[in-house]
Amino acid sequence: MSVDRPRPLVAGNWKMNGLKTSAKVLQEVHAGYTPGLKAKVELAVCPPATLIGQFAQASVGSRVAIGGQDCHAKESGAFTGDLSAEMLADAGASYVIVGHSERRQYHKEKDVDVCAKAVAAHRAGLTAIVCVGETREEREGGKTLAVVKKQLRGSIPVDSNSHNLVVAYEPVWAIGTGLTPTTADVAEVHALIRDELRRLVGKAEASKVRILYGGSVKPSNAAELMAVENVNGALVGGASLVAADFLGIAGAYLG
Ligand SMILES: O=C[C@H](O)COP(=O)(O)O
Repeated sequence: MSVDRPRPLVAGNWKMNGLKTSAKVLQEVHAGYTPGLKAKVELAVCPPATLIGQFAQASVGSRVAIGGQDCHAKESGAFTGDLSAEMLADAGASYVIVGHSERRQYHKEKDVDVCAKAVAAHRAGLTAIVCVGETREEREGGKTLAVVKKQLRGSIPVDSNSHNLVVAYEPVWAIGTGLTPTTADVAEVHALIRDELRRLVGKAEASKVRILYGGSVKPSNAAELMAVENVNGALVGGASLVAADFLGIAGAYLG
């Protein structure tokens, strides 16, 4: 691994899974986050909002970061059921996922909405994990690169830098399906993302922005995926619910 590659990040997106009793999974992650692993990779856990405060308190001193899965663009107001980035930060989060394909699909979020949420994340001092990725139809139609480029241009705020932005490439068809793109396909999209970042945040910052791959990452395929050029970690769904699997994925960085 070359010395100027950004420090990798393996982030677990628990989605709508987890109760107070799931603290034991977090404890297992803490226990397995050995000094050797800490030296190689950053870990973040993004539980449902109900657990952020509890998980953040439990993670003090562990170096496991806590993140939200979404935020509202506004700081406060009459938005029943929503959470602001400031609330996530207040609860102890340091990351927030924005523009996940499940938000884009089920909540009809567009790039402009995702961008506003990333702006909110930055306003609150959070690092935004901005998700992009094509559907199966778009891939089969040869539109992957165009779709990802459009999403990046529409979703990444102008004030982004390597500290407040992480990009996650998640092909929608690979999420929760057990399917993954070939390493050549991942390399092609991640190279495009790096190129676009140069345009959007400048060359120096672009080289330091972490670009995660997400979609059916598991311990058995992590090493291969994490070795791809311009892949600087993973956004993990299902496998992040089991501490041994999550740690097994991070362990790909132990070499
Ligand atoms: O945010 C995570 C992704 O949607 C990936 O989910 P998955 O690892 O269950 O495929």
